Amino acid sequence: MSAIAQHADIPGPEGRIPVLDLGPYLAGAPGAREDLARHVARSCRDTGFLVLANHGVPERMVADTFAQSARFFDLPMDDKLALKVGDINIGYLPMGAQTIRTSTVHANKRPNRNESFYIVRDRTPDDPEILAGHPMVGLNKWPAALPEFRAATMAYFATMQALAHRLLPAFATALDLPPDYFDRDFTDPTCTLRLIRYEPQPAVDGETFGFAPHIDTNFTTFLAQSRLPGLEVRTKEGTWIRPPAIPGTFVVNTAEMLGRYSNDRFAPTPHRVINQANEARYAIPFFYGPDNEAVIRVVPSCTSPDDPPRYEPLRYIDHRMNLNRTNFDHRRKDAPTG
Ligand SMILES: O=C(O)CCC(=O)C(=O)O
Ligand SMILES: [Fe+2]
Repeated sequence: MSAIAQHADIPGPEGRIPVLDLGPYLAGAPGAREDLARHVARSCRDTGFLVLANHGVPERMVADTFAQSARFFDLPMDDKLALKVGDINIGYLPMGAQTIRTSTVHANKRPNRNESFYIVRDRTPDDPEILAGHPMVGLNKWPAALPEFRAATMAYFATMQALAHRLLPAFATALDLPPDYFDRDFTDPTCTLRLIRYEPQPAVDGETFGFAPHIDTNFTTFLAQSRLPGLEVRTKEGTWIRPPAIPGTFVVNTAEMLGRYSNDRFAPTPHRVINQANEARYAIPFFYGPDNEAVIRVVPSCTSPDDPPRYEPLRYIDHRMNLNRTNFDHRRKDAPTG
């Protein structure tokens, strides 16, 4: 396998974010995992972003999810507010309800200029964790006015979960670990599909963002290419670049838990969104994370007497519960101070 040649129209340093052909890996070709892992390791040590081509996700599924998302956000505000998020992020998050307070690269104070809809694993009311009142598990909220919304988004969710799982051995190999190393922490992975609509923001003032600079807090994130540009990635030198915008590919980025497992070898990269177009921009990020009960520990290949673990073991659910309070304005009354 080799990196696909860089698309001619892409701004930013040539080839900085590689475009990788997943075909041979998914087909189980000899040596393909090691080959993919080498490319993954290189870009995870650099920008933490890569672009995947030939990933096997049907184009139709991506298109349907974008289409249902647009229809959802076009619903009357009362219909959307009827599905408003509660104690956890499931359902509709109105414009202005999320303010990133966790960034180390930007002292942000303003709310993100987007509205969102969160979808999680589709459980039934008799699910054992629902019955047990698990604090971070809940039922999806579905828009009654859109009969195809649930099937389309859940088909996409299942396909993306399978793809994220298929890539675990490539990330393990990239960290010099046995290919099945991460499997035990992803038996019941914590996944979220977030539909996002960004309002147009033709004037850039350096303070207002569709999505302020942040890192993702899960393990890996999969972004189907949005039709409009807007996503920017911060390089180690502090410049902002755009990932190759090749239709039909996925932008994948590493997130905080992969950073912790790898003792910062694959540290998560700040990114932001500014929608300078004159129309709404849509994104459908799929967030893949470990089991709630997984304890994230620095992996053996990423620590040595000279490089001790920088992180204590962390139960993923504890991390999620803490975050759930920090960036969402309606829950901050209970937020820890300091
Ligand atoms: O809209 C995008 O392209 C990226 C969204 C994002 O970074 C996020 O939801 O964490
Ligand atoms: Fe993000």
